[in-house]
Amino acid sequence: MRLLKVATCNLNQWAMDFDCNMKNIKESISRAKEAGAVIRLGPELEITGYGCEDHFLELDTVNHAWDCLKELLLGDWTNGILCSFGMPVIKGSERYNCQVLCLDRKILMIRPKMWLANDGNYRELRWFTAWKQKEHLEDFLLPIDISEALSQTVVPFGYGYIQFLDTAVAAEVCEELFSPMPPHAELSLNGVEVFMNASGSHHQLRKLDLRLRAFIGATHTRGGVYMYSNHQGCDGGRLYYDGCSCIVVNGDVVAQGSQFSLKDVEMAVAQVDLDAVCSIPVY
Ligand SMILES: NC(=O)CC[C@H](N)C(=O)O
Repeated sequence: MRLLKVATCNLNQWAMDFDCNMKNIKESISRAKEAGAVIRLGPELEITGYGCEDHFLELDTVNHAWDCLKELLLGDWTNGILCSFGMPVIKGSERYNCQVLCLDRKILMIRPKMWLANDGNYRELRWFTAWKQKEHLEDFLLPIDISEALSQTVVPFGYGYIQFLDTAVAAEVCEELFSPMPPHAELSLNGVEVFMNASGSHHQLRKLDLRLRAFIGATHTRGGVYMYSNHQGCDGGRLYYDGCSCIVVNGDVVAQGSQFSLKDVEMAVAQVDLDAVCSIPVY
């Protein structure tokens, strides 16, 4: 049996409140570690808060996010646990909405969002560029102070997955799951068994049902562990994010956080058997 313990969370982040957001992020990592998890997933743009709106256009917002990431990487937070942190990253002259995957005080890869949310209440195209170069990973040169502090200069940037000795893990950023060509389909054919979806999804009547159907659909035929993390509560804007972070294995929901809690940090943890993923019967 290949047993893996994974942790995801609902975080009550606030736009531009870096101190509060860091406190919640650290608490979620501590609790994931206490539970024995080796993967910790947080929500989309968790370091800055999801609803920073035009503050995303200010360089300072992105620089502060790097300072926070540096603090997390210089401490022992990422020791022995793969962490996905949500933050904006500027590459060239474009700003991307990213999941930054870190382990053992190093950045393993930066995964920019490929399908941005731009309908209903979402206006991500105003602040971010969608990553379209699917064919290859590019080198991303870390900002000088980060690179000096971490003794790491270059990070793979783009669409891909991380191959560990016993399994492969990939990010799928929120809206991508609901796109006409969700990356998880192709990734699972490449052997990815664990998907980490960092999300910023506000409450809307019956939307939870749509989400659950998407997680179940993503894993019930090919097999897979689908981790979903969401914000919970308000964040300074006009939306209420309704949590419900969860873990789905081969089409079954095995852990789920609450929808309307007032807690700042809520964890959903599960021990999963990866052998059950690769041996799912083909119908
Ligand atoms: N942040 C997003 O990508 C939002 C995606 C999707 N529309 C949702 O509400 O869940």
